[in-house]
Amino acid sequence: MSVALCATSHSPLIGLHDPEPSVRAEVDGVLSAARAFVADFDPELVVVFAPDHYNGFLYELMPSFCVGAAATSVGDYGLPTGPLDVDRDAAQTIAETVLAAGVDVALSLDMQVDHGFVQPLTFLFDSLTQVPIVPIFINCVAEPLGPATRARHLGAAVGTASAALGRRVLFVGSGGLSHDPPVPRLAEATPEVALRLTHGRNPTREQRAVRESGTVTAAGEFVRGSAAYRPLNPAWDDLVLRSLASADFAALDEQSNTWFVEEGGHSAHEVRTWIAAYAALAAQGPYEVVSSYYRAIPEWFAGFATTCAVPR
Ligand SMILES: O=C(O)CCc1cccc(O)c1O
Ligand SMILES: [Fe+2]
Repeated sequence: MSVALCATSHSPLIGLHDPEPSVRAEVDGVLSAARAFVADFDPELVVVFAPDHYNGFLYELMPSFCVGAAATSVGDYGLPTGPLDVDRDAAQTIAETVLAAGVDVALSLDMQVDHGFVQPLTFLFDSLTQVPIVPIFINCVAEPLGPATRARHLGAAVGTASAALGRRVLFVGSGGLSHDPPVPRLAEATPEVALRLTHGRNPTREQRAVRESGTVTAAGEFVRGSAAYRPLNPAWDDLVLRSLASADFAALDEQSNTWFVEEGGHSAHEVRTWIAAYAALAAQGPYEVVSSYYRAIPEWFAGFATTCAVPR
């Protein structure tokens, strides 16, 4: 048994609203290196911790955490659509072990996933079905949220459960770091938006196109300095990367939810996926970050980071 980690930001604006070519090329190089790291590790199972953006998880029923025993990509933002190759037995075992450890994960036999799960898979693999996966949803947008420290508990329990599988397991975290893109919030929602956040599964192509072009328009406004969105925060992003690299989880997950929003914007809660993935790795002992990239990329609405880590 052995483990490795790759944690990366995602952004649906990649390819739709790119920064200057030199920056795009720099990130492509980083993602190619991450892909090579993964190919070299040759995982037999990929455990992906990722958020959702009101595509697969809506207020009709919003768990804090959910293990998928089967999952399908909705194909938002032009990403691949269709089933993932979920290892159902591994998902079941992980869910049972994590529940036994006292972390209340939900289980889905028919999970829908969006760019949060799918984009890192496209970064690291040739297809959505190249390697069996266990997708683990972490609610990072739909308030109320539990404390970030629960993500550490989840990750630690998943790490222990994964070790018992006796396979080479890659842990993936997806999201962050600081960013405040236009994801609707229930507290400020019009009745129409509240309805969509509750029952808006499977929008029409037209509805999806309107929403996605709205994200592109908003990113343009953000680049031009719109005050409607919180700024990226490279200093905070650096704190996140340093804390995780040194396994100082408490520096992040003992902070309040308000701290995350004030420092990093509403979607900074996606750092919970990094906390969970790093905690899963830490469950196997001390670790070392072997590559770490960061750049604030306003065109992508993201403090964009990609890191790879292995046991020490
Ligand atoms: O909810 C949506 O459709 C857009 C979400 C979104 C936008 C920009 C950067 C991101 O990382 C992100 O997740
Ligand atoms: Fe996101």
